[in-house]
Amino acid sequence: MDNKIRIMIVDDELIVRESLLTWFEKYGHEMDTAASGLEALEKLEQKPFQVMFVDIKMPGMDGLELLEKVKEEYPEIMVVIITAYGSIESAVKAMRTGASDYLLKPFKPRQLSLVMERIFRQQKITSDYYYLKGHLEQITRFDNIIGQSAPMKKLYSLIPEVAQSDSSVLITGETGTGKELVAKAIHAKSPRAELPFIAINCGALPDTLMESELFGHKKGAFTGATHARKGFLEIVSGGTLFLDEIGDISAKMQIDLLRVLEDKKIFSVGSKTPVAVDFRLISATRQNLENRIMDGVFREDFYYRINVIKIHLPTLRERKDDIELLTVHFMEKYSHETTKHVNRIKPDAITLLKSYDWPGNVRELENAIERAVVLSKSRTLGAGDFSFLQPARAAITIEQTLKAVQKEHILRILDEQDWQITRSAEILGINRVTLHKIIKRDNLKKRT
Ligand SMILES: Nc1ncnc2c1ncn2[C@@H]1O[C@H](COP(=O)(O)OP(=O)(O)OP(=O)(O)O)[C@@H](O)[C@H]1O
Repeated sequence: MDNKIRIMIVDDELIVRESLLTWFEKYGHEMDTAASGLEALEKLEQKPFQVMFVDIKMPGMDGLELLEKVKEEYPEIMVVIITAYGSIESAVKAMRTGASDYLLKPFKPRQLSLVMERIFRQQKITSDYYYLKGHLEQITRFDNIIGQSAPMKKLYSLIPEVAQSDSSVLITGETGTGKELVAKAIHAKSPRAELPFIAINCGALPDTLMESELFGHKKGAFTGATHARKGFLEIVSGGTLFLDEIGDISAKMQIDLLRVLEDKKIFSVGSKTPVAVDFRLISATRQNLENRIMDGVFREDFYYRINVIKIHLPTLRERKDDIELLTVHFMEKYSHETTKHVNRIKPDAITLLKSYDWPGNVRELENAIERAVVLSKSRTLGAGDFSFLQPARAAITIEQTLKAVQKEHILRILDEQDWQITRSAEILGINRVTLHKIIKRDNLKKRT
């Protein structure tokens, strides 16, 4: 018996609990005991067990009832029923309910060894099953991208193809839909995989900083440039450059980058000597760049350069079938990180998660699961663990006036953008001043 496992003994008789405990501890197993069915269920909520020895005759909840509950909530736990000679019918009943084996009282160490040998054999079969299931799960994911809905399957077949070409890629989709994840997957499958992947968030950098970050600068090029610095366009040397929020870059930066894409060389700030550069460009945006071209804030020629291949990522609302798969994935991830073993979810919680409209998409779902796992007092998440989610926004009905729909839409964008006026105005295609006026006129307030 080399395998060390976690075993719980459930028996109302102290002597049985202690004798089994002593016997198992000799083999180094991690043990726990419970004197009643209720105590056993409480302990199961706290940590996982692989095997339980359960006495049939106990006051209150008897062993059969406990067995039924365990099999319903924790089907993977192997339960060995302990029963007295003469009550063989209950042993048969227990086996039908899903017990793995039974032990007749009074038992000898030899019988216990035999039971454990059988348990380990069954466990091997189960772990082979999970290994195969893991293989199957590989089919429902691509690298770290999870999902088996139709648009995701299409994406999985597209990524390797796109990865083989060297054309510029534009990934569009709402915030949190996985644009960066997809960019990384394309890089990882491309011939440039061994070279750097550098991600820059264009929305977070002011223009001058962005220029020196991308192009680098000579010593003394500007106040504070105490030494020369290479830009990311040079550092990426042969790899992939990911420009996130490309819709946010200035007109000047669009011209500069367009020139780089055409000439494949750069001049660092303050330098007159060109440096050859080689990189593959992947950009991403939440915005509608065609609208921004029409508004005259995005260059059409630059747009065609960055948009040779376009990949649009669906919102989570459009692939609700993936919510359960993603939820289980994030529960495993955060259970592992927090070592809390919160690895079950009740159907009412799944229903709730599917009814929510996820304006922040997968990122919001991931954060919600992390929060629920961290705060959970038990191993099972229920609908109550997600009470912090706002109720799904009401769907538009035909009775609503255009004004009401407009108000709801503006509020929604504001909430999604955390009331950042500039960003929200850009998404809405109006200027900041107009948005301020509407907020004041309609008395719009942050929804919590
Ligand atoms: N299909 C997916 N499977 C697993 N995790 C995902 C998936 N999509 C997104 N995520 C996770 O959600 C988070 C947000 O993803 P990512 O940063 O790629 O989104 P994004 O579209 O680039 O967001 P933004 O537009 O706000 O920059 C990350 O933690 C990512 O791992």
